[in-house]
Amino acid sequence: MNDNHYNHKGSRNGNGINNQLHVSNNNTSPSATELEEDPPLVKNQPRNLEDYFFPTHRFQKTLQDPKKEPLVIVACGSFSPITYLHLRIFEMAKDYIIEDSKFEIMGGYFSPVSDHYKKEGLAPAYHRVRMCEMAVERTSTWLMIDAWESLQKEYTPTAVVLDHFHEMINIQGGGVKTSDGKTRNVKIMLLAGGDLIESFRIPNLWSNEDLHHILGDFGCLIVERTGADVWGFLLSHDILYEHRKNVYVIKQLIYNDISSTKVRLFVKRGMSIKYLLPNSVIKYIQQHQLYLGNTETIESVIDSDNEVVAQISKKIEVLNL
Ligand SMILES: Nc1ncnc2c1ncn2[C@@H]1O[C@H](COP(=O)(O)OP(=O)(O)OP(=O)(O)O)[C@@H](O)[C@H]1O
Ligand SMILES: NC(=O)c1ccc[n+]([C@@H]2O[C@H](COP(=O)(O)O)[C@@H](O)[C@H]2O)c1
Repeated sequence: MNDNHYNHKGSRNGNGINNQLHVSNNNTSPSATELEEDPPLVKNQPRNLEDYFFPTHRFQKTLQDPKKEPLVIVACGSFSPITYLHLRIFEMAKDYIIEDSKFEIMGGYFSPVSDHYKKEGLAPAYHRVRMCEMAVERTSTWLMIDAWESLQKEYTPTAVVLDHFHEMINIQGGGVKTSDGKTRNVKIMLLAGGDLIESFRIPNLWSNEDLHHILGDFGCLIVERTGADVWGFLLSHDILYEHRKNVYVIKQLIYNDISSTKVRLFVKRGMSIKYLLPNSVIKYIQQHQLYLGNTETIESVIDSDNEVVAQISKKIEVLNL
């Protein structure tokens, strides 16, 4: 386990916050075509830890409404590859937060898992990071990719990843400013799909200590997923229920169940993946010949009724349980 676990003080790996490319974020999103015409003001994440910097080019440094709590949303996952579903869950969360009116979003981050997460079908971490960067750089005003987790020398539990965001944003970054010049700490919340939350019940996959830390000290936005009974699970899981005031369940008003596993399968079978993920990512997959020789078992992917069960059993294998 990473020795910085739960440490909210001091610096980690000497990573500084890079404020050079700050672009302010507001809630009126420009149209996709407007964004696509703009040259991306983005410095890509490096491929080694020594050159790592925390991306802040779309981080809103000033809280506009002092009655609201500043919030950063973090999604952890494989993103092999990133799809429109992964991008949509952030937009669903944003709509939910605006409607709920308790928080003001200061930024959103994808944190792709490292290669030490031994899951079938993972492209190398630097490819996954780059595909995530391409997916957002011309399409979003508030989403960023943080490569820190992907660059670690060992598998990093999600609780430690959230500690890293707290460290970068609140400790090293000094939080955000209010209009009267004061500073405020930013709340960090995990954004996850219903399947990820259901994996909490797998013995030894998540430690109770980590779950209390993630749900109690940070908080969680859960996007419901077809086949996953999030409300039922929330009721039945003791730790989730204990922290239910810090757990927000987001309804999918338009069901979207694009899965990376199926995208990998389509690539392997030479089928079209157009309109499932951004063109820039499709081009990247083709250029780097990703997923062509994948050997993952595919029977479970096709059986959509058993999808959640199949994903959970895959996760047990991933962490060698
Ligand atoms: N259909 C979905 N609805 C809601 N959330 C989802 C859905 N698919 C993935 N997610 C969420 O997106 C995050 C990243 O997931 P991940 O990278 O595992 O995507 P995936 O498409 O499920 O991948 P794979 O098929 O490789 O398991 C997780 O929190 C996951 O729960
Ligand atoms: N104990 C833990 O912190 C723990 C356990 C299982 C999965 N996870 C995370 O959940 C995410 C799951 O991603 P996938 O759905 O792609 O497997 C990954 O980011 C992984 O690191 C964390």
